[in-house]
Amino acid sequence: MTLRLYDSLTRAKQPLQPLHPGLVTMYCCGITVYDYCHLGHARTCITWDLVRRYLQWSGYEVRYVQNFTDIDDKILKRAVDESSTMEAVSEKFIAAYFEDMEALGVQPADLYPRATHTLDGIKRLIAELEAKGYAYPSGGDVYYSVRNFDGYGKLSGRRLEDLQAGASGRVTVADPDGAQKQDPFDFALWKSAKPGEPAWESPWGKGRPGWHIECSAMVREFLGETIDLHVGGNDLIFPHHENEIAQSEAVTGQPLAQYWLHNGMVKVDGEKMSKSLGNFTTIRALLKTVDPMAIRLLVLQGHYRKPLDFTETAIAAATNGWHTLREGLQFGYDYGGDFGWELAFTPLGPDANQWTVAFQEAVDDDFNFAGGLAVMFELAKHLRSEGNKLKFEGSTPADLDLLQTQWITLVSLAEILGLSINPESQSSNDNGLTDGDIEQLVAQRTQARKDKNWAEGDRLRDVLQEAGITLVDKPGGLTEWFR
Ligand SMILES: Nc1ncnc2c1ncn2[C@@H]1O[C@H](COP(=O)(O)OP(=O)(O)OP(=O)(O)O)[C@@H](O)[C@H]1O
Ligand SMILES: [Zn+2]
Repeated sequence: MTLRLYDSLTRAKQPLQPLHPGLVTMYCCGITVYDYCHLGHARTCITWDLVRRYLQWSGYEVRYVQNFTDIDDKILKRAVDESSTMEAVSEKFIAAYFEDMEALGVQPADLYPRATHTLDGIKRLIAELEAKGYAYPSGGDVYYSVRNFDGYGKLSGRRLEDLQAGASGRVTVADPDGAQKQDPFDFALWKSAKPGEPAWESPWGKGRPGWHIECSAMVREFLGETIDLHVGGNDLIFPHHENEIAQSEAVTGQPLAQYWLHNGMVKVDGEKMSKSLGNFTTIRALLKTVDPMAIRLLVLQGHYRKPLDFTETAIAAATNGWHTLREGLQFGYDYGGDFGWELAFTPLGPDANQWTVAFQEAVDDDFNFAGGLAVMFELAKHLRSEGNKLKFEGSTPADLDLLQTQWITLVSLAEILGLSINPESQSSNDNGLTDGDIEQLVAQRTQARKDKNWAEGDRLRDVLQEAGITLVDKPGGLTEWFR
């Protein structure tokens, strides 16, 4: 089977052919560390965590680098507001980032370079751009000359002629002193020091790097001149990734990345969730009421390239979905001991059985994780219903070897997606009935009453009552239940 992924540059699905067989190099534009991360950042980080885990499961070694932008106007502003320093603000939010990501089950990158640690590489790149005629100094700043790079606009599909001044907030905000530029779309590679701001020595005078150049420098320093996957949110396509291409490719003459992958935005009422707009919900606030695995599921259930609407309903649906999966995952821990199953096993690989193959077929098509999840839900629902038979009827006619394979498959697939349960704390035997158990018992009781088997109906009511569930029979044979 071949993994095909949608490349934003060629605007088509392409088969994955890494530069070095068996190894995938991957760079993700990380966070500007001036505030707590919100659900939008969670989506981006979880998405690329899933891709990385899936590539590993498919047999690739993955070298994954994600940066921290720790030099930025917004960090400086926060430092001023808090009477703090840029370093202190960055450290605080980098620490918070790691806490949030650990809670969400995002595996750490192999390397987290920071702008402040990459200044030599940044200065080297700017000097090379200048030597090759792509950059010019102006009043202590250094600008990239977009008109000198033929391919400018190839990623975003924007042609320079069509671009109008002020089309992107980030161009004007980042480069306020447009008067010094030869062209309005030239962007700053180096900014001269302003009084009181952190600054570093350079051949162009004291100053600090622009935002775009740090990624070009980090990719080159830590992964090489051409990488396999360059990934990030689709809000970065223009100008950030367009500028990364212009910087890197002008110097190396090589493609910066073999494939450009972009995830869609988390939206609130149709607008991008963002720190700047103030319409955000932080990961830590969300985790007070929502299971981190439900957040992963929220991300998994939609296609990574599509927008994801953040609503109560979406969170509730993801939570329900997680409960179903969790009950399926719990099966072996609840009953495997009785059947003599070995609960510690080596997770299954891609071609192990029909379910892993179906999962792989779905996800190989441009990371269609929702398609892979469908396979898992089928397994989880089946295991849940077998569990109910065991719990309430004492036995199941199902083939136990097959059940074991299905359970191992579900656990293995869940592991690829970073979905895990804590069998101890989630044991439905120890902690009463799960929602699925209750639904099942209520349905059995309804059937018993329809069959006029009152004794069985009463017995089931007692089982539920003992577990602290109250039943309310409504007209028309419906029964509502409350914990
Ligand atoms: N609403 C969102 N949905 C998905 N990804 C997002 C969202 N907002 C930011 N990201 C992604 O998070 C990563 C880090 O973003 P960064 O720290 O630059 O945030 P930002 O876009 O400046 O945030 P904000 O707009 O909230 O200030 C980028 O890859 C970006 O694409
Ligand atoms: Zn970047």
